[in-house]
Amino acid sequence: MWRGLWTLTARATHGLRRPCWRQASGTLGPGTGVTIFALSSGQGRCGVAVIRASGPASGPALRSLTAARDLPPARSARLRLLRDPCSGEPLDRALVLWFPGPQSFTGEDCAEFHVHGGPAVVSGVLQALSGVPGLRPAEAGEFTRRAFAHGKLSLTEVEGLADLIHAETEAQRRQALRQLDGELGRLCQDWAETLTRALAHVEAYIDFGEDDNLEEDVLERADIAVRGLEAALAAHLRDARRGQRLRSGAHVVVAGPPNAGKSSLVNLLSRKPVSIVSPEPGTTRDVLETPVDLAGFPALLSDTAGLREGVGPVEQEGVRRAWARWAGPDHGQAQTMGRARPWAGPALSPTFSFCWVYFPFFLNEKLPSFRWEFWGDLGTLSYASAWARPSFSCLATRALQGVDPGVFSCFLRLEQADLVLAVLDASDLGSPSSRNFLDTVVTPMGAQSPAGSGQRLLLVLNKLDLLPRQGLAPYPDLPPHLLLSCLSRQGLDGLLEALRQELAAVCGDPSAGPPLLTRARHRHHLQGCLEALGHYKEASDLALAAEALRVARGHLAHLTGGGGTEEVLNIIFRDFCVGK
Ligand SMILES: Nc1nc2c(c(=O)[nH]1)N(C=O)[C@@H](CNc1ccc(C(=O)N[C@@H](CCC(=O)O)C(=O)O)cc1)CN2
Ligand SMILES: Nc1nc2c(ncn2[C@@H]2O[C@H](COP(=O)(O)OP(=O)(O)OP(=O)(O)O)[C@@H](O)[C@H]2O)c(=O)[nH]1
Repeated sequence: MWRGLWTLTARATHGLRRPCWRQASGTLGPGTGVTIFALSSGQGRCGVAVIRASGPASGPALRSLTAARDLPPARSARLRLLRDPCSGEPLDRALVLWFPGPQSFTGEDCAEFHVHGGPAVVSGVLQALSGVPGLRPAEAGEFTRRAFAHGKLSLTEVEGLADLIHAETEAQRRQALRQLDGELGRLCQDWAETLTRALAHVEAYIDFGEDDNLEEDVLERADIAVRGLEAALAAHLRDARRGQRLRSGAHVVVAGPPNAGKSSLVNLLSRKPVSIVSPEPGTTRDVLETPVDLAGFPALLSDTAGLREGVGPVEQEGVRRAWARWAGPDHGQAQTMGRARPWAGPALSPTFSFCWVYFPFFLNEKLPSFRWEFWGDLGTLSYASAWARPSFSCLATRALQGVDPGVFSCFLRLEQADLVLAVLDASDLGSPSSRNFLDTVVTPMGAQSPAGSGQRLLLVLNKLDLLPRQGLAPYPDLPPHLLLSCLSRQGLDGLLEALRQELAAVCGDPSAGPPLLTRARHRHHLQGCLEALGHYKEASDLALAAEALRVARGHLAHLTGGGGTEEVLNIIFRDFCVGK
């Protein structure tokens, strides 16, 4: 066995351990000795409220408020009378808990006061705590930040915790809990260890290549490890952004000709009157969006303007010309207008690192449209689209003069949709507007392989109640569809089940399979790692190869928070509330 391998492994491992407090960051190190406190349960009147303190003065604060010399036994609830230490005024009979560090949520000494939830009790206890020397109110996310600083949570676990607090649907909760459980972090840790071993082998060869005792195949072993890792990373990146979609909600767009019942369907699915329902065709002039829980999956439901018959050659030509003026034949104009900023290397700006990429293309031969994306804000806006940027949307709309903004927005939404709910009036399939919609949207989309664009389509024939007894008249080339009546709710269960299946395909099953990437930040670092592995393979000498492996490992370390910059942390912790 080659004698230097262990030393080198140790050298290569340096910096990979779980993060314990990084002195360089400076602001929140345990060394500062400040003790924080906050109400950790929600604001407002409630049965029981939990007030937490973390830091070296937690013990003295607990003693002071319970007027006791001794602390309660560790991690065991005790009923105590709380008094204001200054005035001696009784405040509450409360349960108190003592968590001596490092065995606590933050890793520091922690105290908890489980008090009656009346506002006067809560404010009395908070007031009393603020009078204890060494204590100050906590900032948003500061408890979690301290847990991270003490290595209790990795960055991906912190993100999981943030997502858990914000989870609104069952599927989101499952995904967040898995991430909080550390699955993604552990996977990255395994990958980082593989890289460390490969690096150790390459470094061994650099240092002792001539040494007879060095095993011959060290470089080959490094190559095999890198190839395996490449395959694993590529497989994770090929997730069709399912984890990100589940976190932020799938885009479900309801589209169809005027008066088909789109607004009625949106109201039915969102169980609230979001859209105006009216017998007048063309009521919905722009896009209305509402977040909904569709069969346990989060979705952003958009009601779009009806695609009128008028979206014929004239309007299409208007869109085509405007687009040509705006983007230029080679899209160069848009670039110089500063709207397209190609990805500029790995440096992430603290507030907004994004790129807009847009590709003018045609939904089919007739309907112009374009797509853009930005990956931003280190994952907090993981995959946002144009309509999150009103100024841009507005610019684009204005640039496309002569085009009905409602129709334009509808095209945009169709392009952005993960799932299109195409609605037609079952009793009016022969009308020109129905026919036009079938020809321009449904048929081209239905013809795409589901794997092709990633977009899915459900065709809903509404107003089932208006059909004659014998049902739908035979209709040429009608794609697979569901029958529904928004009025009588007949067919609603079938539609919900179909939606559940479609959304499960779009978002994936959060309980099964490997942990999904839930933020653009994860994707960015995995892509960076993969790129560095490519450089390893192309490296002209061993020193460059070793450097590429170090860069690759750096990306994985960043993913779990090792070597994270203060800006990254600020953005992630911004999602937390005070007391968490
Ligand atoms: N009352 C209360 N409820 C709460 C919390 C809390 O801080 N207080 N939590 C706050 O988010 C969550 C639970 N999370 C926690 C995570 C770790 C530890 C803790 O004491 N960890 C120690 C010991 C672990 C063990 O006993 O196995 C450690 O990690 O060393 C406590 C709570 C939700 N419910
Ligand atoms: N009989 C019957 N009428 C329906 C049904 N669903 C919707 N309607 C009626 O159809 C009309 C149009 O409904 P909307 O939901 O406003 O249709 P829309 O597609 O959003 O219309 P625009 O906004 O104009 O594009 C209204 O009078 C609804 O009450 C249904 O299942 N059966």
